[in-house]
Amino acid sequence: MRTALTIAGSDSCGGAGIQADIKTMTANGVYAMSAITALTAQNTTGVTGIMEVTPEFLKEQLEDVITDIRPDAIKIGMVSSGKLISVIAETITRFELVNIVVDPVMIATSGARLISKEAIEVLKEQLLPKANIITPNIPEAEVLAGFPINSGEDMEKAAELIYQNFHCNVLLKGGHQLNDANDLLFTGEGKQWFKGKRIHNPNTHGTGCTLSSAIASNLAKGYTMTEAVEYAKNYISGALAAMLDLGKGSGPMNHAFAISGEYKEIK
Ligand SMILES: Nc1ncnc2c1ncn2[C@@H]1O[C@H](COP(=O)(O)OP(=O)(O)OP(=O)(O)O)[C@@H](O)[C@H]1O
Ligand SMILES: Cc1ncc(CO)c(N)n1
Repeated sequence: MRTALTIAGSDSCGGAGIQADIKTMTANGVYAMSAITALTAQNTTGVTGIMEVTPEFLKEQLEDVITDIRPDAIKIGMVSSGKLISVIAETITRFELVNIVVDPVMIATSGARLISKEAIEVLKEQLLPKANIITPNIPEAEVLAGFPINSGEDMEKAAELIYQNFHCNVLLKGGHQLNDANDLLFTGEGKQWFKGKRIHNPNTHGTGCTLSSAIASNLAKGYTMTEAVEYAKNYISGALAAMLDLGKGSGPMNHAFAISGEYKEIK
């Protein structure tokens, strides 16, 4: 069985962060492992608290996992401080880790800031250049590109600039802002639009975490970057189309939409 590691924050309501990542990796047929960067107290209406782990404890988690079960791919999500980002960057180099997917999480859908301003600089300098692919949404891409994005053309300009500046493939997500569910992939081979069908579901908590984990799972399974993105889009569309409706705010998706969950008979 192929393996994947998520390095991210815990979401107590189970729809985003580590919990979304483990559910996604499991549903995509890879063995999931985790190194937790922070605990968050949150639900579908917002984040009320963040407790970061120490850089030493993150390092210990990473070393214990990697030296025992080597991950075939890694997804990196919420990492709120520069020191934690440095630990991850140094670990990637030291263990020659491959198939690195970075979701540059900055602000939660509910509006909470999940990264400090000083950490954004460390992210740009130390982590993004080590990624195989990064998956910013529009506000994150605006921070990375340094100009506002108001059209599909702006998305193309921003993705190319980010690709050139940080030397990594870029999947710029249209998501709940521009262009409906259309995402733009920019690689060394140029640009490619992935046209998704917009699903009228207001429950989009954790969509970014889920997409990046599905891409990491597909890379772990040996798919090409284009295949990994295409199949991850199929997975998230299925999870949204299942129309789960939980909680008082923007609720989670059904990550297990293709799993029967019944084991009355062992086949
Ligand atoms: N209503 C929708 N219908 C279909 N696809 C969607 C919808 N909303 C988001 N997506 C898709 O979900 C993926 C995640 O994109 P999104 O822009 O929502 O990420 P994000 O803003 O980083 O998420 P998060 O809310 O977790 O921070 C993208 O592939 C996007 O196109
Ligand atoms: C822990 C965590 N990571 C990422 C996000 C962004 O969706 C969130 N809300 N919570």
